Amino acid sequence: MAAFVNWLKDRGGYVNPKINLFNKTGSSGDRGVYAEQDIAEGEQLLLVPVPSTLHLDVEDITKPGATVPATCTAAVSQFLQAQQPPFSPFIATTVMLMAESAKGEASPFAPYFATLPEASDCLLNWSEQERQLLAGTSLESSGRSIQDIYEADIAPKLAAAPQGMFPVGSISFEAFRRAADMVQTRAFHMKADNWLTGASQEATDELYLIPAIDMLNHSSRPQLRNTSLALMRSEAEVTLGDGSKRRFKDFFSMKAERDIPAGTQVLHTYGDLSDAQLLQTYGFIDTPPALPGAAAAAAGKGSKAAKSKSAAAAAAAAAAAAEAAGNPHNYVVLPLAMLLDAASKVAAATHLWPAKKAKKLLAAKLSLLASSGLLQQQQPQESQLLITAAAPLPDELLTIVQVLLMTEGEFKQLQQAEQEQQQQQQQQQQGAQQQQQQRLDLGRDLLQGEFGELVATVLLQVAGDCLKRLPGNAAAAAAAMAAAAAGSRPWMAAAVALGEALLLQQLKREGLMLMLAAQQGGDDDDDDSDDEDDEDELSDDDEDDDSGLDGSEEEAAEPPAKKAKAGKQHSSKQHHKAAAAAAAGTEAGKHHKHSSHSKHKHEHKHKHGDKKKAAGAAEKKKKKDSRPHYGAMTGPSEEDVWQSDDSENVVGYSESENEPASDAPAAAAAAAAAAAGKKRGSSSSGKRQRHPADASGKHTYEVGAAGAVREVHGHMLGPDEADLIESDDSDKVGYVDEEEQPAAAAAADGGSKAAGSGGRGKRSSRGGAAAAAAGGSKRPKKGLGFKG
Ligand SMILES: C[S@@+](CC[C@H](N)C(=O)[O-])C[C@H]1O[C@@H](n2cnc3c(N)ncnc32)[C@H](O)[C@@H]1O
Repeated sequence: MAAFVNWLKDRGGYVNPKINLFNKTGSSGDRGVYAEQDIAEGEQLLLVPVPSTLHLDVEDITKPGATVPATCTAAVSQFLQAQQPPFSPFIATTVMLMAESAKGEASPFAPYFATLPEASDCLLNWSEQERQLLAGTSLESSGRSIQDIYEADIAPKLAAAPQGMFPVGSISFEAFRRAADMVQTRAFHMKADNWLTGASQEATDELYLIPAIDMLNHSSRPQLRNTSLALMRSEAEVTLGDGSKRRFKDFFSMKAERDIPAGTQVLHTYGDLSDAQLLQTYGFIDTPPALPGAAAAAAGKGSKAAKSKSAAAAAAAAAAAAEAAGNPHNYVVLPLAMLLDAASKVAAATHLWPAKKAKKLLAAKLSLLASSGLLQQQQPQESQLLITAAAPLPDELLTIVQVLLMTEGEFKQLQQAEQEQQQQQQQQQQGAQQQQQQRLDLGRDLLQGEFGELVATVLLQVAGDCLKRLPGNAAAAAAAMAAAAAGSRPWMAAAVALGEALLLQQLKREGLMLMLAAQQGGDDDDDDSDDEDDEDELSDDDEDDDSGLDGSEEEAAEPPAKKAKAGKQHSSKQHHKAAAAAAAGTEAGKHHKHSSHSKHKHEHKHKHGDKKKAAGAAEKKKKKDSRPHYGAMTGPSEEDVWQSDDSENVVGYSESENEPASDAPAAAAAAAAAAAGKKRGSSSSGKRQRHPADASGKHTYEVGAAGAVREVHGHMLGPDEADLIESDDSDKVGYVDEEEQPAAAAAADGGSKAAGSGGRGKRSSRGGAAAAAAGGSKRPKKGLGFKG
């Protein structure tokens, strides 16, 4: 410890003497940083000069002739630059670390390497047998093992490395895996941005291994986190823990974000990550779902406390209940294919349209859903939807199911309305700098009577199908968790399965509630003759539509079931009526509208209104809680990191998007950024989060003394087979896309780095990057992460 701290000091760093970086007295017995004396809010905890980090600039490894980065020898740099296609930053950093650490005491980083643990529990280190424990969860393995990848793709390249880059005998799978493990569990991701314009460069994540700061553990609980982190590029005077002042330049700065009493763990956040993401990337879970009995007890206590009207008791009970519910960032990936399967079964069973029309109608629906922002643009059928605790039945999912179940006539009306809407929008937005895609949002007004029942049936079917993928139901997962030693790999695997099972049960409950509401709402249908009229309107529509569906098909589209069953016809008609009205923009259809990230989004006259409000409140809270964090890199699919730039296509997530933290430092950062005339990069884009992992990765961090804003990201970085290995080519992975370079590329502030950042273009997609956004066409059905 002392040798390491001295090393850092000698290199111009600072470690507040009130903290112990290597405390082992944490409840888990693992290492953690602890306060040994009281620390005041705002106090400087750590300062690490950038040259003391292990870091590769993306350009340095992709552009032949680029200057050799300070922490990369010429041999390593040239080797990396010679790779075609280039290595991904993950692999490049791993190779650099492998080469540097192999030098042993000869490396200037030797004191840092001495602080690194031997191994973590992240999935890179799980055996095939252990991986089986995750079958059916989002972490199910479906790819090559890390060893296969290494042997086939990495080892041959390392064997061709220039002499002297690796000491003799230092190249092995074990050495590679250990380096990859360290990069996976400890590296920080930063989004490089254009320092002049503030525009975020989506293509340019950079990885940093930051000595000392990488000793901090993560907490999923905002109330336990007590630090903030910033990268300061400009020179700044810093007040140290003892009140003295020193000037620093180009450094990472960690401060106490609140008072930290002696004996408290100093914690940061790696991002708003699900259990699966935490396990995959870091090898731990810190808010496991409580076993069902405990959850019920907590809920019971909560209601009693609420009745007792004691604010403190109620707050404590609410906290206990929240804890029992587990990680609020958990999510389940729902492949659209499963939804299509369930919808087509329901449609066939109820004869919603003749079988011969099914294919064409479906294609038209998928196309509309894609153009309306609900599915990915390319290969919409490969979209994946997210079910989260905050939104177990997201509006987007509900709209998709409704569209899928519309009869041909209904759909045509909608299609027409959509086209008009989009045209209008285009006209309005012409010349506007940033076009906002409007999402179709059908709300819940149509979900009464038979149509509501059909929608509910599809949701129940899908939830059931997803649950069947898990090794057992929630009870089985809970039993497996109870039987395993807390913190062990079987325990963590069971916790992930339980968390996902609980979410699916929530979806199921939503389906049941929808069913009940539909059955109640279906009875108060109104005037038959009106319905008849509307029905007529729908069936005789349109001579010249471009729906892709011809007129004869429309006639045949009249659901035979409706014709046959006069009694049931009622509610279906009501649905037709509302759809038609909405499509035509009439009064009756005014709740059947578009979502445009606007305040009017949730305008539902509906029994679920309160529930939705509650979900909205939860979402707001989530936003508030998601403070700037420094995530050591994380993650499931490397695609998430490099490719999924089309965040619009994520379904089932909120538009909470990248808000600066509500806390004072971030607000100050925002103000300073504004004062410096700089935008907050992608944080201001107004895009939706594409993925909970991304939620973690989109926090703006800091403002340098001169207002240089950069973002620090904690990204999922989960080698997805080929992606783990290499980055294909620049236009797929998103390194440099010369054509798309912003004009103001050669930014000045921050010196060469700023210019470098500014020079990078926006990434383009890999075989459907849009797909990746919605969960990813590349991402296997259930797999989110390293597939080895
Ligand atoms: C960036 S390092 C943090 C420092 C680490 N504890 C050490 O001793 O080197 C990340 C690793 O710390 C551990 N870790 C971080 N937060 C944790 C938590 N809340 N619970 C358990 N382990 C945690 C995991 O092993 C993870 O892979």
